Amino acid sequence: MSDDNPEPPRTDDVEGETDGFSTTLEETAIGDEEPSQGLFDDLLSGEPIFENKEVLRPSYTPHELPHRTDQINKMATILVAALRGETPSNILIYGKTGTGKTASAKFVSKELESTSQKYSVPCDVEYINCEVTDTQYRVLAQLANKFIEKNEARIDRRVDELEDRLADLEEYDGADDPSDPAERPADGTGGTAPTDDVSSGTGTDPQSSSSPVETEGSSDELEPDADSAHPLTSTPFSDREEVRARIDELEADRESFQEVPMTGWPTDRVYSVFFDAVDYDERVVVIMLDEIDKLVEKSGDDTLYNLSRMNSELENSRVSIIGISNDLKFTDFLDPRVKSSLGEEEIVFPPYDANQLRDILQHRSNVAFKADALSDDVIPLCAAFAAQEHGDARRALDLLRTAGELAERSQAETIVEKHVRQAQDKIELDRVVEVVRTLPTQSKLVLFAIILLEKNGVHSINTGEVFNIYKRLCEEIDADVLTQRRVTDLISELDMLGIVNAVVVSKGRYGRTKEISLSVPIDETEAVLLSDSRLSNIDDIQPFVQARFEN
Ligand SMILES: Nc1ncnc2c1ncn2[C@@H]1O[C@H](COP(=O)(O)OP(=O)(O)OP(=O)(O)O)[C@@H](O)[C@H]1O
Repeated sequence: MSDDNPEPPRTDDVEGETDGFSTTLEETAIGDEEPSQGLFDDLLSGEPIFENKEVLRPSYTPHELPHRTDQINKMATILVAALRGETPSNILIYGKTGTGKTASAKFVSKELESTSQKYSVPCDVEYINCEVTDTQYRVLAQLANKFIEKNEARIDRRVDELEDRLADLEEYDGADDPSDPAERPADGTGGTAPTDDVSSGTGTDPQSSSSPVETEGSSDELEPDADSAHPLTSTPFSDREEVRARIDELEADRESFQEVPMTGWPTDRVYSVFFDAVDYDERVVVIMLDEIDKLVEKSGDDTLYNLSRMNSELENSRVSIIGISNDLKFTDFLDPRVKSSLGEEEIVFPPYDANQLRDILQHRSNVAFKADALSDDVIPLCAAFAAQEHGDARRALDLLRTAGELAERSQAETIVEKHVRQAQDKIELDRVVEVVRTLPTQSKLVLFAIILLEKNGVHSINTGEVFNIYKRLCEEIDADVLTQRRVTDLISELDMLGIVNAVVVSKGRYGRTKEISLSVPIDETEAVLLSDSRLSNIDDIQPFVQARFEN
């Protein structure tokens, strides 16, 4: 990029087309004669390391999932039933965070939906993240509205097809003698079921075939058999009046759908709208409930109970559930009936080891980075760090992306080991900052007391010392003072979060005490605490701590 003579913005191609716009551009070009000061030029001049950074982000769904073939095949073996018009067993998927559960389940459902379209087998997959949608009302409302939307789209498609058929009839009648409906070739298809308007009688008997069933839904099923055939051949309609009546019926159905508001209705009404929306059409519905444990934790197992007993009441459709969880114990809280129905099939996603993580990173890095942007030790190191955690692919990918960003920021040409180590520290610090920022005020005060003690050179801090400083901090900001016992509990919680390290040491005949030390970087943690408006009111901390030591 040349930095001496930047080209002015081109105005000629917009001139005369949009007056206001071209004036603005011209004014900018003429009035803003100062050339840019190169703020971005330096940054742009560095050879970019990334080819496509997006593929390293959590939102990206990979097309390939190395080391998950067994799990993916098992899911597919269970779900193939949907393509045969049967109800697949419910599936529970377990595994620790970052083991590819969501990515694999989404991959399989995408394949399922596209295969169902290929063979014109109606099958819908709906994904819900129960961390976000965490009550029965919200889950049912979201599902109801999704299915209403799908039903509306299907109705629109069918109405269009029927109207095309009416137009064909017009043309046919114009060209030939008006056909006597009675003379229309009989094809034996029925004419009463609500979805029969697109049954084509293609000759496939769903029951007799183990290949995908042929049912309604695809637009070409309304195509006449041959150019010369009567447009109503192979349809359940005898004449245009019947076609018109069916269009009216479909439009009335469309009108009758009522979207569920996000709050305010009794739950049984929401359930009944959801039920009707699912049962409107013949199809297999797969409902994927990610983080299903969060739903059970927040609002019990009613939703799962209702979803799992639906099949006995549905007339046209069938529902199957895929639950995804990283908490192996959540089924202990389920009603035994729900537990056995939900866990018909269980698939476990084990943590990745360092070699597997290496493969995963290698696959992604081929697309994410420019050639030669990575030194040889980068991927093994990212994999090793993430394997130490608990075999978390998300962490491994985050490390690689962050290392790349740090290298890019320092205008390095390649990512080297140093960048990975810096990335590891940065991610850890970001985690600490987030945990500390979201602590309750009382825990923040306890942590602040520990920081003040450490900053004043006190090592092997004991609970009594923390409690004394904590009390003074509470007085300073007018907060309630908890008992020493509660403060001891809060210290244990900070220990569990990895913010402090509290070990019980025996003092011989003086009994046992806790020795507390900080496990996180002191300055950054203090800065996060002081960014809390309540704690930032504590002025002039040093003398006040000194005073405590002098007492
Ligand atoms: N085998 C794999 N190949 C490629 N990428 C993978 C693989 N496994 C996981 N990933 C990637 O790792 C990240 C985390 O995966 P995913 O969200 O599927 O994990 P999860 O098991 O559902 O975790 P959580 O329980 O925290 O939701 C995603 O970016 C995903 O694309």
